[in-house]
Amino acid sequence: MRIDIITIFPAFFDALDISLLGKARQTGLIDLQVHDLRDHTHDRHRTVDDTPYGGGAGMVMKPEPWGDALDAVLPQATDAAAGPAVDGPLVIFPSPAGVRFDQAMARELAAEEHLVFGCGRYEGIDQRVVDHYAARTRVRLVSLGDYVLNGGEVAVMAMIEAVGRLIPGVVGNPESLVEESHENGLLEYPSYTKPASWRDLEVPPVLLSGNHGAIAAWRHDQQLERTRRVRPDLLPEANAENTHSTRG
Ligand SMILES: Nc1nc2cc(Br)ccc2s1
Repeated sequence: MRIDIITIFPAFFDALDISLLGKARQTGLIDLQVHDLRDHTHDRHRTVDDTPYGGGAGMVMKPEPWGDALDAVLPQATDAAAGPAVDGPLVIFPSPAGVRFDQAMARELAAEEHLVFGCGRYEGIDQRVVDHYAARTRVRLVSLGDYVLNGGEVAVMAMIEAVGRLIPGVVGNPESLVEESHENGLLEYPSYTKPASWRDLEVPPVLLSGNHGAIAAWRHDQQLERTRRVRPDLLPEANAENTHSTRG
């Protein structure tokens, strides 16, 4: 998979040189490039923002640098008249106004060949950037949750971690991806390791029994109990009436 990130804070993504994603980059599993938006400015002050039309507080990111930066990472933009290319890269702008990111979307994105992430700052990016590229390729505004960050970088880091670990070969033991929170729609069961007794707290005896059927049943019951208690909205019965897709 190829990933391009456009940001005014490229150093933010130095953390992607370490751990599993760093190894995936070194082995070529992921071709990840970080681009400084300011490299696509042409004034002495490398200006990327300006005051909003219509007034209001804060600044808006100018369209010209974004146009130059996105043109540099996307193949020749097809003619808008041809409509958005369905097989080209997927351009993602993190936004509080976006479709909610979840494990299902992470799986969907992990199947893409080329992702381009545009990190907004200030009050956001001039809307014409989204409109221009939405007429030429697939563009998606994605939110991590109902809260506002100072920019898209944290959201992009989280999405790249959630997506990157699903790419075959990135995580050593793919089995470890199966029984996790949200993989089967439920929260994960509690985990324990040695010692069997710690500060007078014991490991549940069933986990020491060697009875794999009983262990599997206990773990599923724990998933259901935890999901009912913490995230009842995830339970199948909570979504039974929701037969239409909620994806934007
Ligand atoms: N939850 C989110 N907040 C923000 C703020 C900015 Br500014 C850019 C992207 C995002 S995603």
